[in-house]
Amino acid sequence: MEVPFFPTLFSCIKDLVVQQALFSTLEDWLVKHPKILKFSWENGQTPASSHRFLTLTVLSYISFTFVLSQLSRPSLSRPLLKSIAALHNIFLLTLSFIMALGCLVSIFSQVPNFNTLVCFPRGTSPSGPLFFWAYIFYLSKIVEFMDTLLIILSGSMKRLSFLHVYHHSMVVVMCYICLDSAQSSVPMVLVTNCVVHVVMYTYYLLCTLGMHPKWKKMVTDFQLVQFWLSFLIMAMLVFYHFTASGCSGILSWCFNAAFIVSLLYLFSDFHAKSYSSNAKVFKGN
Ligand SMILES: CC(C)(COP(=O)(O)OP(=O)(O)OC[C@H]1O[C@@H](n2cnc3c(N)ncnc32)[C@H](O)[C@@H]1OP(=O)(O)O)[C@@H](O)C(=O)NCCC(=O)NCCSC(=O)CC(=O)O
Repeated sequence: MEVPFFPTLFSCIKDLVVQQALFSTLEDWLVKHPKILKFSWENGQTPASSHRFLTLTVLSYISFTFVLSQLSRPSLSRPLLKSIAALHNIFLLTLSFIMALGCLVSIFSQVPNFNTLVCFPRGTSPSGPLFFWAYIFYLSKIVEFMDTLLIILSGSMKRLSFLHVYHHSMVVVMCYICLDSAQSSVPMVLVTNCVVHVVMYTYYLLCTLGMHPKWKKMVTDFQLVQFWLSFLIMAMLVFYHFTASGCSGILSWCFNAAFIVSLLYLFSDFHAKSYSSNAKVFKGN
């Protein structure tokens, strides 16, 4: 049984994309490179793949964040802090772009149809190009811890919110679980999040350069759309799971679904507090 519309749309886009001359060049670089093609996530063998690594990383992040936020901060000069932030933002926006492109090219090169994209067959192993990009995505979430350090060093402690620390710590856990269970929704969630992060890190970069873009609200709107889209993808996964012969990683689906719902709640709250007319009146006073 199929969800109408999406499979046809996927085939049309795929047919169009693979005909482009640029596609085979990108495929050679981002899919067929031996390191990418032969990638395999092996728990405890692949760097950063053990449960112990995950636990220590997340606990260290939370502890350091708590301790550093309580200590008197080292006084970094503002230009130095801005330079570090600019480099960090350029790095993450470039990496997010490459990950989105790598994963999209892998989808069109390796995934035969929409059903498989949303629902990997049961027993799929986390190997090959799609999981290579999921692995880089997981590592990039650890690099994103630097956002927290930048907030602490800048001394704007009100930005060190529950939303920020919760998001940064749990997203690493989510990526780990997705890799370890070869979760079906990985490619689409990855592409969506990387596209949003290209926009978000461009916003942060412009802030660092002293331009505070007027489109901040659009970035938050875009993030909210992303969570609704992720929710739709998760719903399709369940649909295919129960109407076909089952999807890979269905157990870890519960964790992802709960995490996405919590982010929807927290970001809607952030949106209401930052952009509602009451918030504007409050800021204006
Ligand atoms: C528009 C947002 C992206 C960011 O909202 P904020 O209120 O944090 O933004 P802001 O306008 O205060 O940010 C501008 C300030 O950030 C500084 N800044 C620059 N680079 C930064 C970086 N990489 N991380 C954190 N802060 C940074 C700038 O120098 C500037 O400081 P100055 O003003 O001093 O010049 C929003 O939608 C949002 O996500 N809010 C939640 C808070 C959060 O932590 N979000 C990021 C991770 S969540 C995420 O990533 C979700 C997802 O997956 O999509």
